Amino acid sequence: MALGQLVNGQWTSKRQQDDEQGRFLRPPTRFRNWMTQEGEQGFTPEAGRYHLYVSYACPWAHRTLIMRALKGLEQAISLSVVDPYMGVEGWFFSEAPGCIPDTVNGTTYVRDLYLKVDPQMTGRVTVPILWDKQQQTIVNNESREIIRMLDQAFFAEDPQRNFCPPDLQGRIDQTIDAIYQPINNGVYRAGFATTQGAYEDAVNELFAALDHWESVLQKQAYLCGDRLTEADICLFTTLIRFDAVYYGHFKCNRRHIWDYPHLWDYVKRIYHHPGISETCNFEHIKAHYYRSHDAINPTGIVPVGPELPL
Ligand SMILES: N[C@@H](CCC(=O)N[C@@H](CS)C(=O)NCC(=O)O)C(=O)O
Repeated sequence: MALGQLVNGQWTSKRQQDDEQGRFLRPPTRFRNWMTQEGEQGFTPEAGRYHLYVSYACPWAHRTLIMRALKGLEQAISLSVVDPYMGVEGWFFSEAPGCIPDTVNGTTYVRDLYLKVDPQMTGRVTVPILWDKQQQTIVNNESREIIRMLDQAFFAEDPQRNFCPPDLQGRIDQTIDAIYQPINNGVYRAGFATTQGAYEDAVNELFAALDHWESVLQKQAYLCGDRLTEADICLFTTLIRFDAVYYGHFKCNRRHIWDYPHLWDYVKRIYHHPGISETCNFEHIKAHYYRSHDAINPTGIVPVGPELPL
């Protein structure tokens, strides 16, 4: 598996990512500062101050792209998009179609951003990254927290642009918790399992959770009721990749999402919400998964289909 990491500031191109039972392990992310109006931690919302480093392939980074679009922050928060291929050197910037180089720090490898902040860093080099151009540091690299802080820090008083209204926050947080392990991380637990048992456990939990949310969406348009919230952003970025990559590449193939009438209507509803389809890049999604995980797909051949009935 071409998954490396930093160890005491040195890049190593291999890492262990399963436990003794063959279960996929996902270590927590490291940079967890908060941007707030009061700026308790030195990060206040300001147009032009922050930069997002993302991959179009990555479901976690995709959450932040969607929030940036829904809030209308494209001019206020600048963007870099990595090459979809993550090889032995980890994420890097290139001139490939759809990519945007690092215009802020001029790096070639994403790991150099982490090393700029901590030259002795040990840990994974992940996207998304919310970067502060003023303090030249990483504010946060946890998608769920980045979308919450952008949501609260910019235009929160506009009900049309608030995706975590105070009366729904408890429910939104519970929902994001509930979908994380079986669905968002579940597809990875299935795909990166190295034993039959670990794989089957992950797939069984995944489809039990999908069945549950299918029944919820029979009664309401969105996970927390009748309006689009952060919880929907968190689920959508996994579901939009499901039939294109998780079904085949990660062997999550009990059913397609398009076989679930309510889940598929829900995916289409969100996909066609203004601003969202532009954040979905299936070329990068398919190229990343099928080319980067050489233990799962050693030939690196990227399938032609499917044609998604979106
Ligand atoms: N918990 C993080 C996960 C981020 C993450 O794992 N991103 C993947 C891309 S899909 C990554 O950069 N992986 C590189 C690696 O694990 O080395 C979040 O939600 O932001």
